[in-house]
Amino acid sequence: MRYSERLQARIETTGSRLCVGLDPRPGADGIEAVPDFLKRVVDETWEHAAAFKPNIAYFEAMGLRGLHIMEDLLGEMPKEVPVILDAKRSDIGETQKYYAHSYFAHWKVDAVTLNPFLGYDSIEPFLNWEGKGIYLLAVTSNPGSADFQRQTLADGRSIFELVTALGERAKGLPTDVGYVVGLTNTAGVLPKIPDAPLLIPGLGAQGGDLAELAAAGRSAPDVINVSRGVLYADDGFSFGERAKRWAERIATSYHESVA
Ligand SMILES: O=c1ccn([C@@H]2O[C@H](COP(=O)(O)O)[C@@H](O)[C@H]2O)c(=O)[nH]1
Repeated sequence: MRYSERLQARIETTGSRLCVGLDPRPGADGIEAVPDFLKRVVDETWEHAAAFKPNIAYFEAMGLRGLHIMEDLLGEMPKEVPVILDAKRSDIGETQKYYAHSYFAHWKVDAVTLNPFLGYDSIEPFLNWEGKGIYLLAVTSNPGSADFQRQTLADGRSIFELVTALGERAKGLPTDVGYVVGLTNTAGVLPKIPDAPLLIPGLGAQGGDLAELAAAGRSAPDVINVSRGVLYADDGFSFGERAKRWAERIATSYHESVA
């Protein structure tokens, strides 16, 4: 089964397009409290999750112990829920081969985010993996997406359209190619994005608005990420209740219903 088919099936089973972001910030209890914290988050939220997205930065920040925590977490994830590793890697093709091996063969994640700045040969080592997916950064959720990504070329195209053109070149290969589009920067962007799977961060702490996305009428298995809004909101709700509420909020804006 292709990655996009698996993700679509998960969205249909749960009625949820919520991607739960796993970005642990060790608190007063220190690094040794992180594994239990993440286990509780996963146990309480998985029913409401279309996908999980650990961001490798938060694990690397804890040193070697953090990588062990991530490895254990990945080994214990519910098999029903696709895992997108947010790594945003970019390097020459020879080195990317090793990143692809690390993420897909060793850690066995379903999909990974990549920075496309080094061009097609830098994503090629990721394209021949049956059942896997990559998300290329197209329009990120930060204000700096205006510096390059949303600049316009002399021929009228935006820079992010060069990214989607890169992804389109990979059509028909075993790996599915999708794009990262920040919910905070969708204005004028969505009509120019192909109907490939989108990973959409920016809901919750970053203040993104779902209206434009929902109105775009897309049919791809798009997922909307919430990290702090599930893990660290100061609202008296449990992780599971927060995930359920975000999933329902997304479904309501799409006029879908949560299972
Ligand atoms: O454009 C991007 C790409 C990735 N991210 C990542 O998503 C989460 C967002 O966390 P919140 O706490 O929900 O704001 C985080 O891992 C980012 O590094 C993004 O925000 N924007």
